[in-house]
Amino acid sequence: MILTSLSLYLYRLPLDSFLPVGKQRIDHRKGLVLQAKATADGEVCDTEISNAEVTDSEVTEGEVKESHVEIAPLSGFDIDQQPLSGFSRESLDEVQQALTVLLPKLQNQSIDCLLEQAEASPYPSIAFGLSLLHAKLSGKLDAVRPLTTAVPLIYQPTDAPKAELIAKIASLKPSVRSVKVKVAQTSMEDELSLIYGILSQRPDLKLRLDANCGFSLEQALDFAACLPLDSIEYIEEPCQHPQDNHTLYRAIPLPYALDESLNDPDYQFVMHEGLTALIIKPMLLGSIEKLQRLIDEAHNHGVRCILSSSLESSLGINDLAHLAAILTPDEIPGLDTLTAFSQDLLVPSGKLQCLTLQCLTLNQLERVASTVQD
Ligand SMILES: O=C(O)CCC(=O)c1ccccc1C(=O)O
Ligand SMILES: [Mg+2]
Repeated sequence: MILTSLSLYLYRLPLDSFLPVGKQRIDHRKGLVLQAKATADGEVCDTEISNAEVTDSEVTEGEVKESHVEIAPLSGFDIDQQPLSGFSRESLDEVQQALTVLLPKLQNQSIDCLLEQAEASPYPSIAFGLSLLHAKLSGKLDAVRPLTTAVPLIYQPTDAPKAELIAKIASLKPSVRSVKVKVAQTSMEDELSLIYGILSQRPDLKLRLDANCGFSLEQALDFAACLPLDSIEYIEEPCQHPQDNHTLYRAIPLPYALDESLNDPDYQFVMHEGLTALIIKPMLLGSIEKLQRLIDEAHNHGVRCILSSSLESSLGINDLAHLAAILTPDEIPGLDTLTAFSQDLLVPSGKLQCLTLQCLTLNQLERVASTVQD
């Protein structure tokens, strides 16, 4: 297949309530939508075609396949104008500039160039986006049906009363098996009472706790000692210093998962006692091929892999749900982050408004048009 058109759009979506990014909070999300059109043989393209080989049989001659992907590094500023730290290292501006240079070079090339450029990019968000675009244009995501079950995300936004959290638990469908609860955010007393409160309402639930590296070893030991261990699936990143996770596990057999640790560009999988899961956020890690290698390595050591949201819009979350069905078919991904979004983007998820490309700012080959919503 040959790429006949590539366009880049900028979105900015206000959030109805704050979303947690570790200990920080955001009130809007910004990112890019990359739109690509490809044909089986490039015949409908009005410029000269390079001699790239056409190997794909999914699209018949002359037919145009159009796909969209979200590229949204998790960087920028929180509600207090502090830079988000610990997630994407690249800024949205850097990504936008790199793509503005790259996209004209991909014009009239085989879609396989997307994979080469994905591997070559220093930015994980671009690597993921280009490899996802390749997968979508090749029809690989069409073949799967994602799970409809979710792992609801429970957190105490600074502005929401406890009664709202209790109502959220009460409204969970009986089919929900696990919930994810943010900890190391407020006081240990409050968080333990939230955990026991959830379990008193729904004793059958398993909890995935997430401390976002928020505890010192001493705090983690104190907290873990008070937990109902039989009801805890794992705790994500319990300790400020990841090397303390092993000490914690030896003292109290609470399985743990790694999340932020994987964002280190030098992260290499190493098996440790107590390590039970990797939380895989594709937008922060890179190409699908890289994700697949990490998942294979973890699975070889009996470690679970849970695909998770980097707070993408409905477009990105829908693709992650499909990708999870392919890469981690036995796990329920952590994608319950759309509730706070005021609008959907290209893919409806049930919101009143679903933005189309026409609502966004176009940035194509230095050309800027249209107006931005907000
Ligand atoms: O993992 C999930 O279930 C939802 C996603 C999530 O919690 C998250 C999203 C963006 C940044 C950090 C985190 C986190 O795991 O703390
Ligand atoms: Mg986490």
